[in-house]
Amino acid sequence: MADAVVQTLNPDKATMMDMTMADMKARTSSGLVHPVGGASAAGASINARGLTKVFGSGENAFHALGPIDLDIKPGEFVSIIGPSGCGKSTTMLLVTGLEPSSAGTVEIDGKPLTAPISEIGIVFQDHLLLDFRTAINNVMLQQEIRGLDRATLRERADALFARLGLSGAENRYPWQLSGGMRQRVSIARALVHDPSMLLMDEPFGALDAITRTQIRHDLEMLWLETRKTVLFITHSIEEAVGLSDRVLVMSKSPGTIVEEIIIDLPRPRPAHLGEYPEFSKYAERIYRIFEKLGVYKF
Ligand SMILES: Nc1ncnc2c1ncn2[C@@H]1O[C@H](COP(=O)(O)OP(=O)(O)OP(=O)(O)O)[C@@H](O)[C@H]1O
Repeated sequence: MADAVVQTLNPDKATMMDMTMADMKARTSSGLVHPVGGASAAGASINARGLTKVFGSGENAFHALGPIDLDIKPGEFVSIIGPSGCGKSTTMLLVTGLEPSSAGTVEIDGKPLTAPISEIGIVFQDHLLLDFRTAINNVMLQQEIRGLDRATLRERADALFARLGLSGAENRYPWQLSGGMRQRVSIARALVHDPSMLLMDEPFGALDAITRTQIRHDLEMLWLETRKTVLFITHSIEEAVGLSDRVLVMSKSPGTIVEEIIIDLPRPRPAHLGEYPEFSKYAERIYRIFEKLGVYKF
């Protein structure tokens, strides 16, 4: 029943939620005001070699991505930034096994990826919440789909709502929430089942600048607490530098990784990243790469 509901939402993207996973691990209080982690699942490692995607075949073949190599450590926050159409979303689909690669290999926690992985949470630019379910029931969809313990998931959902500033909004419908609140609900839905990886595809792309800055900070704080492995796709240099341990810069289509930038800035990072002189240096470096690649023509 729940599966059918999700499938009507968006056949491609809903498939990513439509997965089963092992029971959540027992957890204890982390001692934080609104603990969401406890003894939660650790972040997974992601290793890819020669990952390539060609859509179609013969005369209609379109080389969309790669080859690329990726080495993401457990608990690392890595962003991929690149021009529109270079293959960022495709990369995300390939490393989760939701889209088969044309060549190359992916290992999650050292194990070859042979089928879509279930221990993930995904947040898209479009919140993909079901309009006829309340905020809390959108999050609890994970419990229904995955057949997890209801009381445990509800406890986790409540903790996530508190951490994400959503307390009091549990029984509101998506259309009664602001855009920022809807994305916060999407983040809660992506984390409530305690996945080892959080994949975010332009999650704040449709939000205003003020909301983006706040939600960036809230995500960073949540990540510092839970240490999930995060693969974050963005067009925003500020967001990539503001959130990441490492930024991978992609070329124009077919995308390859042309540069890796380690972001050595203290955390948590401030609202105004310009406080750090190093921020401008990182940002300038990315602008220069895009200029060199012909992405920007000023
Ligand atoms: N199912 C598909 N069939 C054919 N081509 C596809 C398919 N999915 C994506 N593509 C093409 O592959 C290329 C990479 O797409 P992808 O969505 O990964 O890019 P992106 O970098 O995420 O773009 P954007 O930043 O605009 O979201 C694009 O040219 C796109 O049109």
